[in-house]
Amino acid sequence: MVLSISSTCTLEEVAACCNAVRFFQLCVYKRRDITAKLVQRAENNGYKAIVLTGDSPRHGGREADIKNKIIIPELKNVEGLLSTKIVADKGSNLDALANQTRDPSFSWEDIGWLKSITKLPILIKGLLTHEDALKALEVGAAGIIVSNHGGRQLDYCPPTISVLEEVVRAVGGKVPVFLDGGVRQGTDIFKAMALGAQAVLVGRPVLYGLAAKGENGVRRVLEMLKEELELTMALSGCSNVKEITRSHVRTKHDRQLLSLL
Ligand SMILES: Cc1cc2nc3c(=O)[nH]c(=O)nc-3n(C[C@H](O)[C@H](O)[C@H](O)COP(=O)(O)O)c2cc1C
Repeated sequence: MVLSISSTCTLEEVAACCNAVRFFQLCVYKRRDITAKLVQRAENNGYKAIVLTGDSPRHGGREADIKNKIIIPELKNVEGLLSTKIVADKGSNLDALANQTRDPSFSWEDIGWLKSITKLPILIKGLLTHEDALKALEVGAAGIIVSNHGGRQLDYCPPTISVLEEVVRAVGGKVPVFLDGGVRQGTDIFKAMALGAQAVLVGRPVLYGLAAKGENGVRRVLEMLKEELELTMALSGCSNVKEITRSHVRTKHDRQLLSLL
């Protein structure tokens, strides 16, 4: 699992009750000392990788949040480190907080700094192009998460499944490529794996499960995805995930090529 920096429990609390493989998602604050402290705490508490969110130099224009005057719960991980009591003049407290605290200037060159403060592998989340994938390799990313932030940052970003193969080809197997965004059924996982993703991540499905039936709802969502993936594999002639290949799916591009034959 990937724990968000904005989680409502501290990373220590989650580590104490969850022995699954855990990664820690990081947005870089203007206060580098606080960012460094969080990375250190993740490392000390057995998190296995840092997932650096690369698509949020600024907070997206979330109109519903502005209209509803969203006020976010306390950010437990930065309690006592960073004041989250920010007055929002345009309605969204989340927007104001993100834009006031996060470092919008953080760029490719700064990944060297992040690497200098941790031994953990760094995965970069939020890439959608082969150019950025090559840059990520250049700066030493240990993995790439093809993501458009669940469509929450910028309208008209492409669906992640449509750009996955471009990234996979650019990476050429040098590091694992993961995908998130719109994974709702086992068939979505199967398609992503056929196009070269090592694994997928889910955001909203577990939140929906949580809202509907609490902890059991989350468990059920994960079980359903697993059952549906197994069924899709069985019906596609795959007895293990290694047998899911590129030839199991046909993209729009494939169809265009076939029509030329
Ligand atoms: C309520 C909510 C909060 C999120 N917060 C973060 C965050 O703090 N950092 C981050 O990198 N992504 C965040 N995301 C995006 C997810 O990590 C993920 O990229 C996205 O939800 C995947 O799409 P899906 O919801 O269709 O599965 C958030 C998504 C949701 C729905």
